[in-house]
Amino acid sequence: MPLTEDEIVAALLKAPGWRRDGDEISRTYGIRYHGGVAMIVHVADVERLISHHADIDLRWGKVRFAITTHDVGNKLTTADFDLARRIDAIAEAHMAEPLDV
Ligand SMILES: C[C@H](O)[C@H](O)[C@H]1CNC2=NC(N)=NC(=O)C2=N1
Repeated sequence: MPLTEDEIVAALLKAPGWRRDGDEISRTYGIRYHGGVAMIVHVADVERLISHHADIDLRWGKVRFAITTHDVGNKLTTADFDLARRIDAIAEAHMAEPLDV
């Protein structure tokens, strides 16, 4: 079920650091390239457990995670914000640095 606009606004308040662009949320972390690879593997393990997957963009020195729910026509759902919270925890464990972008 897609979230309503009010529900999205409330969910964003509980996901500081995540930016919203329409029906997608994203966050970029600074991390060395190989550390980014390790972090992505860790995120992918969790994604497999919860059946929800981010679009991941690894660059030199940074990695960006973008999340939306494809199954409901690329809209934001609670699953997106749940994954965002899990990615934040993994990022912290990998000492990735949240970036303002
Ligand atoms: C069957 C399976 O749960 C789905 O296809 C999942 C897999 N991962 C997914 N990830 C995301 N981000 N959106 C989805 O709609 C989605 N669907």
